[in-house]
Amino acid sequence: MTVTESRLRERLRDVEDPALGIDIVSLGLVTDLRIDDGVAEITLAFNAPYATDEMEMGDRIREVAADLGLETRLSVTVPQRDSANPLPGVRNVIAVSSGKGGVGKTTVATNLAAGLADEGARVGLLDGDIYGPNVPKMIGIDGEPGMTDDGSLVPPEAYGVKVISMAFLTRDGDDPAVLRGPMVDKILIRLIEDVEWGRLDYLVVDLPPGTGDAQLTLVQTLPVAGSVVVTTPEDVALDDVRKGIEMFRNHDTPVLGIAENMSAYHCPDCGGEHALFGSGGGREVAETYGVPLLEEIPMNPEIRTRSDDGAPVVCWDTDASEPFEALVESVANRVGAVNRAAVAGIDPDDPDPDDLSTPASYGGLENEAGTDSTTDPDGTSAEADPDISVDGDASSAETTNADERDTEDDSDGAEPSLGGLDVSDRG
Ligand SMILES: Nc1ncnc2c1ncn2[C@@H]1O[C@H](COP(=O)(O)OP(=O)(O)OP(=O)(O)O)[C@@H](O)[C@H]1O
Repeated sequence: MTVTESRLRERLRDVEDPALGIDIVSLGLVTDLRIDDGVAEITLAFNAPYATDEMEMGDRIREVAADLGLETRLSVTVPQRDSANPLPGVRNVIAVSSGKGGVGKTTVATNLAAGLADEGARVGLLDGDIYGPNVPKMIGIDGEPGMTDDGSLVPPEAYGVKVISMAFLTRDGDDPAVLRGPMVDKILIRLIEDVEWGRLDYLVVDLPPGTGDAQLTLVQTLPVAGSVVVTTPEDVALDDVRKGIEMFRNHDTPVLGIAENMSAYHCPDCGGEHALFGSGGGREVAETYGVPLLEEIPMNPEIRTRSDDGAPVVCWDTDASEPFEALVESVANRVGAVNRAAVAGIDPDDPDPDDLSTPASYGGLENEAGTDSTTDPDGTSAEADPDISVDGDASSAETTNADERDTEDDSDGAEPSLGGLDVSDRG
């Protein structure tokens, strides 16, 4: 019996979004669906490459199609966030912030970037911490950025991460502490706009601590997908965290969640856990604001020594790397959830099916012939969008992990990365 597109669409209602608890058809995540010669060609509004939730949903979709005797070919559409986006080739900007200095924000940003790259994602890391730009040291970059003919900076790479830092621009003896506000803004905007990032799945931004002008400039200039707020469990840090969360919310930037750092120290001598900076504070603030506690990262001297050596601990297979691996997974999943909730028009922190803005027939799915299929969540098809496709330079966006990427990721950069969604037909 021939399987119709409407039958397949109905069966895809069995695939539930694990973060939002609603099926993918009702959420409007299936933006195109057609069946051609026994192959189900399904386009998804997924935008968090290597997020395990999205990879698992891809597997579920293939199972459903296989039950109907179909092979599957998946592709993704990338929503355009904003027409004035200064970084059209960047799919997700993740801001890493903290209420105060010294809580491990740069450690978290560096390990997050290196961990995402380790999974196979194309990643950039922008060190926006003007007054303490430590990223190059922590990720082991000695080199300087290159320069294109038109004066754009070409970021050096380490651990598969393209890095741009304030440190590159202030090596000639400038004391960044004496820079005035407007100068800081100008430098930050140059660091954002005049860089050959190529195509990135994630750009991690290490913000300066606090909630001052520099943070605002970054949040207002960049299309931030969401922010990770880093804190220690102690009260002073937590008070500052509250101000940080409010700053993001006031600027319509989703808070991805809280990363509590230096949570406890596991003493190798006595075997006990010591809560040097108190305990439970990150969870408390996460509950108060209704956002996830992304991870609790214990105090561990190896984290510091690896950072001092310029070797992010997440890239080493040790006990100390585990919380960062878990953080990478929860951040990618949360970016995905926030993006998918935006497609559906619902609140990612309180997903209510009654709030769904997208009709279930979204994306032409009501059209049996499947001809009306080019619409994406914002009315543009990523594949057809000249802002998303990139020129030959895009090949420089490839990291050392390129061989792990999906097979549909065109070498000329015309297709958005499917980020771990194994696109091979498994019928
Ligand atoms: N979980 C941890 N266990 C042990 N040491 C840590 C941990 N997290 C961070 N550190 C160490 O703490 C110090 C401060 O970390 P980091 O520079 O990341 O903080 P920060 O919040 O970015 O500071 P600032 O913004 O003031 O520069 C570093 O030496 C770092 O290696």
